[in-house]
Amino acid sequence: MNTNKPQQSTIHKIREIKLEALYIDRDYDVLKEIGSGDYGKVILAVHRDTGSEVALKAVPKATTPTKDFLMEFHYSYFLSPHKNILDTYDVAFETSEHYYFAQEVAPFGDLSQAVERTNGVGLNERDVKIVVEQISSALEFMHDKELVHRDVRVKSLPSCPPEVWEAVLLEGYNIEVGSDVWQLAMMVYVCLTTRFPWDKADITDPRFTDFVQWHKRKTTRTPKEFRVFSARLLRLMRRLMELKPTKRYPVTEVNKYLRDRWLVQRSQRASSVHPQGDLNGSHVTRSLSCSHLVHPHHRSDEWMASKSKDDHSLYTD
Ligand SMILES: Nc1ncnc2c1ncn2[C@@H]1O[C@H](COP(=O)(O)OP(=O)(O)OP(=O)(O)O)[C@@H](O)[C@H]1O
Repeated sequence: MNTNKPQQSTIHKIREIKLEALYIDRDYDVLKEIGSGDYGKVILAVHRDTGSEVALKAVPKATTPTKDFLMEFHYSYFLSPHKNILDTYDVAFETSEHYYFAQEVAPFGDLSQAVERTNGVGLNERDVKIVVEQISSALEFMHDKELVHRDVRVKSLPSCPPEVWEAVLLEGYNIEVGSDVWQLAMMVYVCLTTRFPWDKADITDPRFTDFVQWHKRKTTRTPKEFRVFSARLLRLMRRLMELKPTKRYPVTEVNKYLRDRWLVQRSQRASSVHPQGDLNGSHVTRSLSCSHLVHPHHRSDEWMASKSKDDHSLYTD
């Protein structure tokens, strides 16, 4: 039975909600700010009536159109049933300055903090595989619903795929699933090494050019930055980091490699995903935030431009 169609039409129908006006201090005990992003901040708070601890996502009204806030809330809420995506509760309101919605608290923070705790060593391979499996499953769930995350990253560093850097030059870019796939590969890279392989995925960056030469099989020399990886992980990287976004494998490709060794040398790394020691799946499981998901038919921000970039690709097969 094909249940896809009704579900998809429901998920893309943004709910129209009349936001309740609140004085936040009346209903919540605000504990502390636990994060901030480009668009707003995240507050740890306890709902007085229920005693529940929540993460309140706050965006300033002055810079956020109501429809953008409602769209983010809507998609976060409708993606919540996936076990690897943080629950967004059916709670949204406004104060005089901000729009808010409430989300489950991720108690151990985000992946970048886990990577930072390794002090430059990198996460242990087993943990990276658990995280990657969880994230690829969540991304598959989104991609099936014609949604792209667009911001799968460990740090706010340049994990963008080459078509984005080209787009900056040519001012045209079509957000695609392939962008998430590239970023997933970069996430694996950063988790294992704590750094990026290049400054910019662009032909002006010699380290990226080395990668392109290797990827196009113009040289058999593995790029220096990738030599710590096993042949199997290199094969996976090749597939996820196809230069043409449309040729990239689906995110689920990672599942075929989870039983392989990823690092050339056996990892001596301690688990850092879970600060108390070994990884406890359930905590990381629910750490994918959906704050940057974008429906291809709702392209509203400046990062997205009107026309497809594929036609202008600098890369040939
Ligand atoms: N539900 C949550 N539980 C615990 N911490 C959270 C939660 N949501 C977000 N955070 C923390 O707040 C930070 C900012 O989150 P937010 O979703 O606003 O933006 P972002 O996607 O990380 O960044 P940006 O908006 O700049 O791209 C996160 O990096 C994380 O550390």
